[in-house]
Amino acid sequence: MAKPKQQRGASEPDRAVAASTAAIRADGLRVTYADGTTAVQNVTLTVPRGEFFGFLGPNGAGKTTAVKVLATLLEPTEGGVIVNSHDATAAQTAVRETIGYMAQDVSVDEELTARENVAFACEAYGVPRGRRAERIEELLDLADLGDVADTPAGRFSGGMKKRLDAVTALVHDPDLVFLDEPTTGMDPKARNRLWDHFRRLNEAGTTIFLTTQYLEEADALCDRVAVLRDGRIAATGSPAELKRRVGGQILEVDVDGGRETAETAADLAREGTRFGPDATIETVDDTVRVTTTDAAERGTDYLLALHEAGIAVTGFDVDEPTLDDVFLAIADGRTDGFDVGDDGETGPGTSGGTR
Ligand SMILES: Nc1ncnc2c1ncn2[C@@H]1O[C@H](COP(=O)(O)OP(=O)(O)OP(=O)(O)O)[C@@H](O)[C@H]1O
Repeated sequence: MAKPKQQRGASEPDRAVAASTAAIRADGLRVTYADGTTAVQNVTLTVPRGEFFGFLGPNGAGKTTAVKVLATLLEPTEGGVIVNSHDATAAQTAVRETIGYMAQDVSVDEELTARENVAFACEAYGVPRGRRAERIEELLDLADLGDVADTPAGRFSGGMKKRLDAVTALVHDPDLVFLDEPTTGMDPKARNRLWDHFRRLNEAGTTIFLTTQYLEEADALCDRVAVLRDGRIAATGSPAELKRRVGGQILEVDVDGGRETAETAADLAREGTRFGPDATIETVDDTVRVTTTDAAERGTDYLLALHEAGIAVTGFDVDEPTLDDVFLAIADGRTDGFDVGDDGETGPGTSGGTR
């Protein structure tokens, strides 16, 4: 059965509940390495239990550093982290019992079969002997590796090794799993299978904290994302919210009659309040391009107006912005509309209003 998902647009009492059941609460994290490099600064975030959360950012943005702190593998220079109600610095063992961690580099033993790899992880994580056999079969099934359970992992494709690696992080049935760039370097088919695998995990109730540099991946999987830039959270929200904030829809209308007719059609688009004061209207060859928040809704009237003016429309299309556009906006420093609270907080209870 699908787990209940975190509700969007939560009311204040809902937010209080979400905060008390948070899987992760990080407050004012800073990490400065011994050589003086500050990799993470002022990172404050809340991830409710059950959420599929994405941590996006280009190479070197600080994703791995932050995730290591959240997974108790690195102590922050400043700030605190509560994971599954335990303090990540004072109660590392208690935190580790409730989390799984899949590092960027695959850590399966190639000499061992898939089944032996999972069995080894069961021993390492202290899964009770009586439970092991059943757990191993469950996880091999989840990874879609049941048929090759007795094949040495060294003979697997990269995608199969990643799936095996992912389930070895799950032997102790953790509530929360950290996946650090799990699909880097994979072909689309292998990546899609791994995505299915992560979706199944999340639907079974596991909170997932995924770092990725693939916008498409975050878009396909995540309930909510935070975008990291130079160690700081630059934007946060659901992929749909971030795309909406970056600048609306793009309506493209192709007209018959070349550039001159397109200019006349563009003038018609600029008339009165047809597309509102914030619309950008331009022509490219015989195409009129209108960018505004509700271009699709207002476009119908515009097509009628063109028809009445005797301009023949040969085609039209409405494009939504992509997470790529969000990334570009952030890279350009255009983050005003992204609603990150003053303290950098990201989470369902944020006063910055990410929902
Ligand atoms: N052990 C270290 N000592 C000094 N600097 C480090 C160390 N590890 C990482 N850094 C630096 O910290 C910054 C953030 O690195 P980090 O690996 O956290 O980023 P990332 O977003 O995970 O990048 P990638 O996508 O390439 O894995 C980079 O400038 C990196 O060079």
